[in-house]
Amino acid sequence: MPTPKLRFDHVHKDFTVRDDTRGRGARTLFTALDDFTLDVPAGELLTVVGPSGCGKSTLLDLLAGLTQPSSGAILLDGQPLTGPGLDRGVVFQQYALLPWRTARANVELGLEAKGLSRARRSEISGRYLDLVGLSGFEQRYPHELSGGMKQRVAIARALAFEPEVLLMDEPFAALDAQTRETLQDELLRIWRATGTTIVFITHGIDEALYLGQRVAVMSPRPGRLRTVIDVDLDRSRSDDIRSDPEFGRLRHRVWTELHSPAGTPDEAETDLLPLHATLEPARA
Ligand SMILES: Nc1ncnc2c1ncn2[C@@H]1O[C@H](COP(=O)(O)OP(=O)(O)OP(=O)(O)O)[C@@H](O)[C@H]1O
Repeated sequence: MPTPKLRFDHVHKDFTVRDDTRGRGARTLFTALDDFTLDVPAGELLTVVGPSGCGKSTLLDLLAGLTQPSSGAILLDGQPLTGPGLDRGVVFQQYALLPWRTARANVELGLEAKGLSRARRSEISGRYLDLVGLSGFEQRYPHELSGGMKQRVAIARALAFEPEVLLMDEPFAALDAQTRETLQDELLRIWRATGTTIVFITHGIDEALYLGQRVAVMSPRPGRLRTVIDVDLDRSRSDDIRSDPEFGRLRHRVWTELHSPAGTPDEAETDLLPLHATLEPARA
């Protein structure tokens, strides 16, 4: 078995939160992510779907290296992640473009960090702006671009420094339906052209199935990986794959997984642990 591009190895994440029900100033541990274990092979487009608060963004923050797991580890090419790095590109729901920089200058941000020459930066930014369909808009500032165009710039920026893994946190959620569908197709085209490993987080079942080779379905409180569904659809068809009966069957399967009870009552109660229960474990 080749080493997976990404390995989530029993990843667990707790946050310390206020809990006034236990008295003024009391603190409690809240489990946002519990025992998340999954391998992502190189070149896969994995989508992660789950209800609000199930830990999707927490998972992505961990992947981006913005936070560390409370226990367990995330491995990239077999090496534990210890912080942010240029081996991962991130696209968030909000475009996070620098308003005083043109589209081109925004795309060149990561390339400057890499220390590339001006000519090389210009060549690469031009290529990726072209890839996302923004040739001719290089000199526009973010306020002169539509929402869909801004998100294209954000995708071009993340791709331009050729990360090994692209992390996308509901990148199309703020867009209108038509722009969203266009960008979904663009993303599939770019993914096929670049072979980048992509982890794409979404609320939408259809989006998860349309984009993903596999769909990881999460359940909330505490956030857990419920199941992983293979999406085995004939993508060479010219008509809309969403009208395929198999797509409908998979949609129903994901829906059922999302709507079934989160676990046994005992499990449901463990999402809020008193802080002392973890920090001061009972002596044997
Ligand atoms: N810094 C933090 N401190 C305390 N609790 C947090 C923190 N970040 C996230 N949480 C909690 O962890 C849980 C998971 O949050 P997260 O943002 O990962 O969910 P999500 O699945 O991305 O939700 P949504 O789909 O609504 O964006 C939530 O209950 C949230 O309140």
